[in-house]
Amino acid sequence: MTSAAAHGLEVRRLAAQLLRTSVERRLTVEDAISGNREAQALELRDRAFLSSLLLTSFRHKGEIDAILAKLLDRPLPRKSGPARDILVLGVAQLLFLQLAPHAVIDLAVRCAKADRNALHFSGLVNAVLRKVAAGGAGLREGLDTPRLNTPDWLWTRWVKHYGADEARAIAMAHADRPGLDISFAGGVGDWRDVLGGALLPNGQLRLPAGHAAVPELPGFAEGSWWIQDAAATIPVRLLGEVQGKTILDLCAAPGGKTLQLAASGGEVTAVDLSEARLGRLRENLRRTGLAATILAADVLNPNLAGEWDAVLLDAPCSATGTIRRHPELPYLRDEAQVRELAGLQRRMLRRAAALTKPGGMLVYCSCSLEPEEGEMRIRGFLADTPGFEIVPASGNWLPQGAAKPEGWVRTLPSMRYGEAQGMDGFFAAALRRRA
Ligand SMILES: C[S@@+](CC[C@H](N)C(=O)[O-])C[C@H]1O[C@@H](n2cnc3c(N)ncnc32)[C@H](O)[C@@H]1O
Repeated sequence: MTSAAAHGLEVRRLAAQLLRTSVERRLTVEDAISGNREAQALELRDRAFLSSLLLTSFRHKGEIDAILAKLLDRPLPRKSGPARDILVLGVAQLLFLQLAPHAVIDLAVRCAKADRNALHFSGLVNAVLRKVAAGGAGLREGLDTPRLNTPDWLWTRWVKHYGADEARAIAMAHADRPGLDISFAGGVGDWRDVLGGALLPNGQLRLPAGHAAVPELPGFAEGSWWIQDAAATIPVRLLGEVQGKTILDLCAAPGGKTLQLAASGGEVTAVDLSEARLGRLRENLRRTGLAATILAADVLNPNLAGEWDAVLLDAPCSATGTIRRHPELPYLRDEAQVRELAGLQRRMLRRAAALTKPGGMLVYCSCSLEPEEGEMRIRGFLADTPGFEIVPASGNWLPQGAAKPEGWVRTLPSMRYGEAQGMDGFFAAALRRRA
């Protein structure tokens, strides 16, 4: 075997292993890769390919399962080791990454032969993947792909809360790899000439999917910009003018919103529980030359005291608004987690309110599509907390249809933004504490 083929085999072997680890241990693809020593030892390019194999397999999981069900006489037995994951990865490469069939099938068969349980299924792997290569895109005809690629628990929720048409539009938006949204501390300036991409109504640039690796893009290493989904820029803007004000950024890491606040002239205190994630926030501040005070603390700890002109709470959530970027999430989360997180968000919001000065602003946000983590949170808060009122969101920089009559903002992955299509699903509400 050539050294390129040996590398290719190693990446596929790891992909089959991590596909399973990710679901079994409920780890995002990013965390599964960063927690695996062999994956970390790969060259940057191989690691990027590994990530693409996993993300593509999860993005199209429902339709891949349906295609395999058609081609297999019966489900593979439990003792077939990674054989099924090898097949899933094979279909992903043949139908969605359009890789050369000969190499895909050869490496899949080698991968099966290298495992003592999957070994007995290497002939089956060969036969099934040959059929997939021969059938090509025709195998997808007639499949209801948005429905298949959305697990029941999420489909039912979205139909209930957004209606059948919008649920379908959301699921369709998840089929595409998202672009890269870039924020600039001092405005976009000449960066469009350098980076290309589309100018968004909020002054960001959006590069299409398939751009170069982020560290290799001009201006990244020098700290001229940072990455932030267009929807994620909304909560800070809802705080209004922050120049010279004291801002408490709760649940701040890795710091997209901290950078945005610091770049707008706020005196920011950034709080997060996770030292590891705060390390990324520190690195982001260092790279961009922006300043914030960093505090490693639990938002729920009563020792965190004081009063700030403005408080931002970007609560931990199910993150179902980010499925375009993290297509594995539907298979790692469940309803019980949504309920548990909603309870945590309720307690955090109460703490955040106590830390807001009379007359000050409080913004609550979450990157979730689930109403328990957004609309219901704020309805409950307003009912329990008489000293706060909602400040209705407005501005022509908001995506069309995102500002709701209740005064809050709801974005969906299916929304257009200026000339661009799609954004993360976010909820954000601005509240004022009465003086
Ligand atoms: C949605 S992420 C924050 C994203 C961040 N605001 C940004 O813009 O980059 C939620 C964060 O909440 C933090 N977190 C979770 N529970 C916490 C707690 N009890 N106290 C403080 N931070 C917490 C997590 O470590 C995570 O970094």
